[in-house]
Amino acid sequence: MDSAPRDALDFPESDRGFLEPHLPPQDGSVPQIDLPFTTLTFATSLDSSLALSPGARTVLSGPQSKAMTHYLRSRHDGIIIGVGTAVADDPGLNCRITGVGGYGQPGLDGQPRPVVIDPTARWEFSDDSKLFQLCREGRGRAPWIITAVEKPNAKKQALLERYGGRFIPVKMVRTHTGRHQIDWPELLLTLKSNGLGSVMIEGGGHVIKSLLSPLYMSLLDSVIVTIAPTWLGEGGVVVSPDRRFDDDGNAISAVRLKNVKWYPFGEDVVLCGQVKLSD
Ligand SMILES: NC(=O)C1=CN([C@@H]2O[C@H](COP(=O)(O)OP(=O)(O)OC[C@H]3O[C@@H](n4cnc5c(N)ncnc54)[C@H](O)[C@@H]3O)[C@@H](O)[C@H]2O)C=CC1
Ligand SMILES: Nc1nc(O)c(N)c(N[C@@H]2O[C@H](COP(=O)(O)O)[C@@H](O)[C@H]2O)n1
Repeated sequence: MDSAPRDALDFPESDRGFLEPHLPPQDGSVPQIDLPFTTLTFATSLDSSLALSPGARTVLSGPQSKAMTHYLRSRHDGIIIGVGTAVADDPGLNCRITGVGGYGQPGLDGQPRPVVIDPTARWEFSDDSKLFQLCREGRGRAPWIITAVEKPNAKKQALLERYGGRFIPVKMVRTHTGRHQIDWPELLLTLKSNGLGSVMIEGGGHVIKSLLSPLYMSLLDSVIVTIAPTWLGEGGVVVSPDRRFDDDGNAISAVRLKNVKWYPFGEDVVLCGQVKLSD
């Protein structure tokens, strides 16, 4: 076994069991459907914020739940984020658990494929972007960028392809409020047909809000949320789906989880559940 880099994380066997019912099956017994197993996972504050502001990389997870997120990454074939997160965080989006490819093992086994939703191809990545540094070091995969632009910038395309990434065109749909958004079923079908049997969606706020809409929430197989014991205060990137109303026009909860389990984890608590439309 190669020696693991200094930023390698340990996630002990004893902490893994509770997650198993909420993860893609390991024995390959994923139902023969065209969609990947899809997990929504993110870390939030007590006031439902993902970050202090849209441009701010904000640490919420404690060390144990951070290692858990990296274990989740090892258990999914892809990680989806929005371009807002790519621009704000310059994330690595690799898996740093000891024993995966690049962290004590040769190759890239256990390394998920980063997938960035960037409808207008506005992300100005370069050789210096963290993702590409990790590719050069053999510790992560190059991203796939999901876009509605037919001919993305040729220089960006060449750079992306040099590292083994690519732009993937996916059509947008117009919502009832007139917004353009990604056609989630088409995106997930496309990812599955390109070999991703499981994906975890990490955020940010816009991505999560659109997935928790009545149209798309049933695409989620599992929801795993880390709740950190902190209030970020006003001005944060808040997770708050659109309101729903009953037939009499009364507001009802937008989404309620079912089959819920709570696990204290260091100073955080991890909530696992499944999505259910509220009655
Ligand atoms: N605490 C956590 O676990 C996480 C925190 N974050 C934080 O969230 C913040 C970024 O969140 P946001 O600004 O909301 O950005 P975002 O990551 O949701 O990206 C927003 C952009 O992505 C595209 N996009 C997203 N959803 C789309 C859809 N359904 N259809 C079409 N295009 C779509 C659009 O171009 C949109 O402007 C950052 O500060 C980041 O640090 C991000 C991920 C996880
Ligand atoms: N699980 C979790 N906890 C936090 O406190 C976070 N801020 C995030 N953010 C997500 O992780 C990405 C950063 O990943 P790398 O460490 O650079 O690989 C960030 O972009 C968010 O998607 N997640």
